Amino acid sequence: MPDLSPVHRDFFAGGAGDERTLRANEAAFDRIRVVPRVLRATGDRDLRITLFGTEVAAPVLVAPTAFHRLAHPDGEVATARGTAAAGSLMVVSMAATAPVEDIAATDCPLWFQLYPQPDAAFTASVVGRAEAAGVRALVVTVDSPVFAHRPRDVRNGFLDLPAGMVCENLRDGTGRVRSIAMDDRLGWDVVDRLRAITGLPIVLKGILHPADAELAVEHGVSGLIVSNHGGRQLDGAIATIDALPAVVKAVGGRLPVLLDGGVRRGVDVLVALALGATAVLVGRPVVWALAAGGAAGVRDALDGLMVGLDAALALAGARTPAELTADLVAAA
Ligand SMILES: Cc1cc2nc3c(=O)[nH]c(=O)nc-3n(C[C@H](O)[C@H](O)[C@H](O)COP(=O)(O)O)c2cc1C
Ligand SMILES: CCCCC(=O)C(=O)O
Repeated sequence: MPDLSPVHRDFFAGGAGDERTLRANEAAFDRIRVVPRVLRATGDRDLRITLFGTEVAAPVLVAPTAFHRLAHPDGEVATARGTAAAGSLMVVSMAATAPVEDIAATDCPLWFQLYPQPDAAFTASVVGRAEAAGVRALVVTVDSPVFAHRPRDVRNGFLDLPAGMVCENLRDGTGRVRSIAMDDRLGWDVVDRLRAITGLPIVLKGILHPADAELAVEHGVSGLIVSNHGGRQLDGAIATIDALPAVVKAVGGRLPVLLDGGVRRGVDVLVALALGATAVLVGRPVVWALAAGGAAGVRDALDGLMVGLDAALALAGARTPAELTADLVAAA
């Protein structure tokens, strides 16, 4: 991978604490097997789904990840080009190193990820800017009241972006770049406050407990992402594919439930969908693809997952994501 320093590679790859949850996300997929159906004439397969009015080629989206210019000089703009070429949708991190307007200029469908800031006026200005750029949903990350201990970054002394690289969407009115604050005073009222300042669909990212899924429905959000932040926040948190069934049950079809964490192959997508997810998002695989091959790399990585999902659907006897049901999976 050209230009990816060991320190930055560790930032992308690493997790919190002893990285048990990081490992658990992938390991949990490895404990689930498919029980395929046969002779179901699956020739007319169609992977497309529609989320909040946006059609995507397949239920495989790009998770919000920080600092893409550490992986590639064109950063998030290249990621968006590759995502658009694959027919998918990108969630732009609040910690993006390119302006949301430049990312939107690629015509890639975008959602914007937000860490609500203690300064409500500043939060509103960031949301307004993203909305003006044309993002189609707001993804509010709720699993990060504090920033977790990440031993690799501490060991490497990774604290700051290199000179000339900043979180471009955190400039305030004076052009000064603010740093992202984690806020351990956030409560459910933040959803109501965001609702008051934007008409965008609000998606909560980082739900693991079914009681929180129920509260999210009561607070009128438009969707949920079952996520443990790729094992980067609470080390020891449940693997996402293990958390999914209870969340899906609590939601009871009232909202789309998405999942991220450890999705590495088409059949992982199939398993998540069979257990009730509407779509999945991928984090690190997109970063590695960006580092290795820029926009074309991102396109190829997403295409690879979609081709793998298409083959898995055929081999499991399904034609569409909607046909995937829980009877198609079993414990390994
Ligand atoms: C390098 C990196 C940076 C991330 N930055 C953010 C972020 O800025 N905001 C956020 O909500 N999640 C962030 N995440 C979490 C991802 O959105 C996602 O939950 C996770 O990467 C999914 O797991 P996976 O990497 O196993 O696919 C980040 C993850 C990684 C690996
Ligand atoms: C302040 C940047 C936060 C990025 C992030 O969420 C992560 O590295 O997981």
